[in-house]
Amino acid sequence: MNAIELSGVNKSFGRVEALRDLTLDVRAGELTALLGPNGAGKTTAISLMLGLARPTSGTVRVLGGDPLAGRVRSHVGSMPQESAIPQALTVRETVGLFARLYPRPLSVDAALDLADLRDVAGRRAGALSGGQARRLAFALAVVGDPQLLFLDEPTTGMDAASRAAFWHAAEGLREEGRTILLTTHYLEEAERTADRVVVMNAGAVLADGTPEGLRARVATGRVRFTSDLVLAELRALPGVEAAEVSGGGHADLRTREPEALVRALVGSGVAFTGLEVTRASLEDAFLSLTARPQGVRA
Ligand SMILES: Nc1ncnc2c1ncn2[C@@H]1O[C@H](COP(=O)(O)OP(=O)(O)OP(=O)(O)O)[C@@H](O)[C@H]1O
Repeated sequence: MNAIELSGVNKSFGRVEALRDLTLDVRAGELTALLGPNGAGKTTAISLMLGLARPTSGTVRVLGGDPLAGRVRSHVGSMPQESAIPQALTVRETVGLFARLYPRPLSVDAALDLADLRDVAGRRAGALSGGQARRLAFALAVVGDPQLLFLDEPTTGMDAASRAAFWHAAEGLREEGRTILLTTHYLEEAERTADRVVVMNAGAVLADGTPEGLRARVATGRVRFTSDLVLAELRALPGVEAAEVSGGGHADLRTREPEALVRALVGSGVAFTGLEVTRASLEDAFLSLTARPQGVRA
């Protein structure tokens, strides 16, 4: 069953086409990570799913209905990228206030625990650090006991411990059968928890699959060295999927088979120094794909 269905969705802001014929299903009970460079259309897609904006054309269905329907909204929680939280109330009061907006909320303490906010429950919201304020936004998203959670860059501004606590909480919510759609620029984190990764670029889906499936499809081997080879010669090496070369002859190559590439380089007799072979992050690999005119299609 799908929790979200976007079909042929276009959204324009004046001359800017933020979404272009976007078709995307989010399966119920899964944690889906939406990735893409700045301006890819992730936040716009979420605002349509929340009913905050209407598509220019196409259809958006959430929990089987219109995102603005009361019965849909009472089952949806959202953590926006920037939230306007009242500054004068304490953390506990703020969570309590939001709880009253929902028919069957969690207890305030349960929401505070999920967001790891017990220690600062008595502090005014306006006095929180950036990372604590993100955690409060998370508590406000979950306090309504939602079936479907939208989290827009939830871990931005959180320190390492808060991030770990956040992912633990998100995993727990997913295990309870909730559907989570989150955007992130930290794919390596999402990869550990996400059931599915959707990569967007220029308002459409560029790639879509399990983290393992996507990793197998992109060039995550990275080979760097310094030589006299020019870009065309570097691109001609076996298995090179993307190549860059800087002024001093520093080559930066992406490949699925770094060993074969290094063997060919050595076998060619070309002089080189500073060889480095590493594994590029999946995020880097996708961001390099999104910079190219042709991409991997799902
Ligand atoms: N209200 C608006 N008015 C005009 N243009 C907009 C508006 N909202 C979004 N856009 C444009 O639509 C495109 C998609 O923006 P969106 O915020 O959805 O991207 P994003 O993938 O969420 O980016 P980021 O990673 O930076 O959050 C961008 O070109 C943006 O400038």
